[in-house]
Amino acid sequence: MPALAEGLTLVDNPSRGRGITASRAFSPGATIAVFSNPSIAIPDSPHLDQTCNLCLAIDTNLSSLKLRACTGCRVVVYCSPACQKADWQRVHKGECKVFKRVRAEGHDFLPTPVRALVQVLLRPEMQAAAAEMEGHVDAFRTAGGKGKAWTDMELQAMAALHYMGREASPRSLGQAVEVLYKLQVNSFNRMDVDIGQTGLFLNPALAMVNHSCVPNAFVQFVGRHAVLHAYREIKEGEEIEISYIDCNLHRAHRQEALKIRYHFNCSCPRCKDDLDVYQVCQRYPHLELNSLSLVPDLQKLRDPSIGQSLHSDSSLQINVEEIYPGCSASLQGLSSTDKIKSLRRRWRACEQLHKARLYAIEPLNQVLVEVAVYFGENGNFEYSLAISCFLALNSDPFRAPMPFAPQRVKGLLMIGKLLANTAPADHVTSEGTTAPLANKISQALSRMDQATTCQVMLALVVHYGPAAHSKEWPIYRQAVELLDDLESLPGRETEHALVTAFMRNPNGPEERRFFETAVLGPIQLLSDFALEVMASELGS
Ligand SMILES: C[S@@+](CC[C@H](N)C(=O)[O-])C[C@H]1O[C@@H](n2cnc3c(N)ncnc32)[C@H](O)[C@@H]1O
Repeated sequence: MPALAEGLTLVDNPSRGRGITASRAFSPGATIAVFSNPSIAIPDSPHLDQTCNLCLAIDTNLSSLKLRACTGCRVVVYCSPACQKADWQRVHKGECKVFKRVRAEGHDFLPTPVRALVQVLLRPEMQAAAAEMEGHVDAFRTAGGKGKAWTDMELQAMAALHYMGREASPRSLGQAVEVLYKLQVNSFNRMDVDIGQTGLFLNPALAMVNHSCVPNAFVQFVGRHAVLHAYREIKEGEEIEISYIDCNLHRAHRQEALKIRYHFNCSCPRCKDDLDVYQVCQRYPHLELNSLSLVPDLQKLRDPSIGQSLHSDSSLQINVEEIYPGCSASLQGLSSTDKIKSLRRRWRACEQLHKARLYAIEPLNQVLVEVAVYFGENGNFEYSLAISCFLALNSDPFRAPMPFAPQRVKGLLMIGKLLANTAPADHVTSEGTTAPLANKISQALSRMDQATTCQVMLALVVHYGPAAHSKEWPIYRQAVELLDDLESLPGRETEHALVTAFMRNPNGPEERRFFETAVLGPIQLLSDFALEVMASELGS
């Protein structure tokens, strides 16, 4: 059985197998435990050449890492001789030979699950750990005996055995397929803020945490560590639950994703009563924590006064089902012209949701996010800013009711950066002309104290960053740097003192007034332009 950190107890539950309960209380945002020494922590194959194979430091454009390839296989890279040496002893000595065979046959690398399987097969202690893991192998075999999923697993198992130079007997193949399913059920996808999915992480103790679509905890990855954070208060004896998937997807999509990868039917309160994001938000405890956020009006979270409820309107539900597939495909790789064409089509498809003001519901939320990104990428920072402010007020808090939720903190940094990018000299659109609407937003901006609003955004990111992720989080680090720059600007001592006083005592009457004038008012004003931007650029 995996050893657990202090404060955690392993329990057995007849309907969901083993799970972890809290043996003491945890408050919202607290670190429950750090899971180090993973059995497997590897970069995703497409990111092999930009990620240190041991410490998993990523060489994004911002970083100055000097990554050097292993001279044996030339497949993996390291940021230092120390990382290379430690990895050689851990697993790469065996893996290097496998990779040389892969390259000799003209391939660049192994797919990530095949590589993870090779690592398990190379290390006897890992096979012992895998033996104790749930894999639902018999159920998957029965469900997919003749299907594509099972065949894919067999092909992956054959590839691993082939490159390891081992015979693919029925027994070794069966064992390899079993390991692959255990990896599927128990491993995590590591996520990076800039790149998205960056790798695979397996820790047998962390793998004991069960799922809920209304989780009380969430996991973040920092190098070779996984940090389990409390999302809301967890009482002594309560089971700790994380969401294995995006819990804001519609029920049918959540259920399908959980069935395909983890082989169970979720019966959490969100699934049982098919609650939409607004209903989940209303029921969340600690909404009062939002008093230090862009939505301090708690009444808005408890009763969003939206037009219709998705839950009670079957025509809306049918509409969502119809438009979802056409609105959810990735826009990556499309030209700018094709992206905006597709976004226009998607915005039109979402008309019913938009009319009902259900901005937090998919796929409308995603369309708005993509439009904000599109304008940002094309240098139209005023439009991007207006839509980002709109999302921060009308979507993000409902989708993630805690103010330290990582996506909300990331949204604050985005607004802070856009405020910095819309400083007066930059008020020209990407086409080099000043469009009337962009001009209107610029004029509104020129009447604001943009620097102070930006400073509060950054101060909030620094305040919530450690609870959202860690002090190593690139979002947190960027905010610290930008805040340092702003704070060192000459002539801003008064504003700096006001921001500091507010962050120290956010509920003081003077401080509150400052926040309303310097932050809430301007963000609302910018948000008020968002639907006008959508109508003028994407059609009404
Ligand atoms: C990562 S493991 C979690 C630990 C697992 N319970 C065990 O005993 O090894 C994932 C598996 O746990 C079970 N599980 C997790 N959350 C569940 C839930 N909410 N309801 C039912 N089963 C669940 C499913 O069998 C799933 O495939």
